[in-house]
Amino acid sequence: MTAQILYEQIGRLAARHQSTLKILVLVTKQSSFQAHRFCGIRYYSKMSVGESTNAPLLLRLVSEACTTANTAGSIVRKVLLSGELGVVDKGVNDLQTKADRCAQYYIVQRLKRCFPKATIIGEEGDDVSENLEGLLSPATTPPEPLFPEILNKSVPEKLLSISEENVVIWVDPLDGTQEFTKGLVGHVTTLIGIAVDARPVGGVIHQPFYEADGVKGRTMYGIPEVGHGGFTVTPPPEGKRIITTTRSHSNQRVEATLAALQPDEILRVGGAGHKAVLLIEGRAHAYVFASPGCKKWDTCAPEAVLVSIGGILTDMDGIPYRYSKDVEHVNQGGLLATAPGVDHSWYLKSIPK
Ligand SMILES: Nc1ncnc2c1ncn2[C@@H]1O[C@H](COP(=O)(O)O)[C@@H](O)[C@H]1OP(=O)(O)O
Ligand SMILES: [Mg+2]
Repeated sequence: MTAQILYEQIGRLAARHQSTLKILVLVTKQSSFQAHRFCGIRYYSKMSVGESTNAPLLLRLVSEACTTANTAGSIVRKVLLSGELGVVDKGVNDLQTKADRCAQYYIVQRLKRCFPKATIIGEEGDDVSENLEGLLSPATTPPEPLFPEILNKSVPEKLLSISEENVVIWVDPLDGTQEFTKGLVGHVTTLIGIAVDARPVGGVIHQPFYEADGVKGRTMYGIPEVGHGGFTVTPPPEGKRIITTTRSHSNQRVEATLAALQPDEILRVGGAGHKAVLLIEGRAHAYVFASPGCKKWDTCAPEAVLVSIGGILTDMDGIPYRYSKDVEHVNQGGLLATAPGVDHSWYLKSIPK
């Protein structure tokens, strides 16, 4: 019996016995599956990659983060479709919706189950607890990893000895919330950044509203010194300077800095994840935001993905951010990120002090 048939049988069995709360663990020669209650609803999954393979921890973390972000994206889409956004203002110009809360709850619960000793820090705090009834289904929680090839990558010696206790996972369940509430859904991303010894070692950027060939959502990952996937790197155009920056959090200093850099074009879009995607796809040379505002969960995943393809992300003085569990959440020094092949130091030199 193949793993897929087994999986389908578990689904049918559990659907017929809605009232029973049983844990079924079926072990085949190839895979282990479990049907269990998760966040109050029944769902089925391959036992977490944390348990089921001998691949290095770094690869298991990134693999699980990809699959988790992909499902979180389907939650974000379903909340939007429901029409009930449940918007809450957390501060000045800082919104939270039901989609942020539900996606964070799903991501944190799932990653905690897979990597119980890791520290997980989510934008929406530790108290988020949501009923995910109706937001998850076997179709949105497929049992196989999204990118099976990740688990077979080779990892440099120094990244083989990572222990789970030293891992900090930074979660932004819905980056670009302002834009989400205004219907600019293309600016939205789900970000999962993985840090060890205060530096990003893996990152996942998921775009819930990207659609190609009938498939909803796009997941991109990057593992510095190991590889990347889910996208094709495109260099930005030569002989031009295109800068991307905030759409909804600008101020005088942000504008003065942009003016000093004399760009040919400024792309004002929402979300740190979305702006990182513009760099990855060669649509902008640099992401410049000369102000505090972005937090560690906004930049950890983008930095890992950018570095994995030769890009750079620092504060406005060229100092890399640190992502240890006790670090201040706000990126006080602003944000300067450059696409692969772009001279980061030129921007540092040209930015007025
Ligand atoms: N002043 C601010 N207050 C709250 N969040 C901010 C602020 N500036 C930036 N951010 C966060 O950084 C991301 C990138 O900024 P921007 O879109 O302005 O370029 C935003 O999507 C937002 O994340 P989030 O949407 O997850 O709250
Ligand atoms: Mg954010």
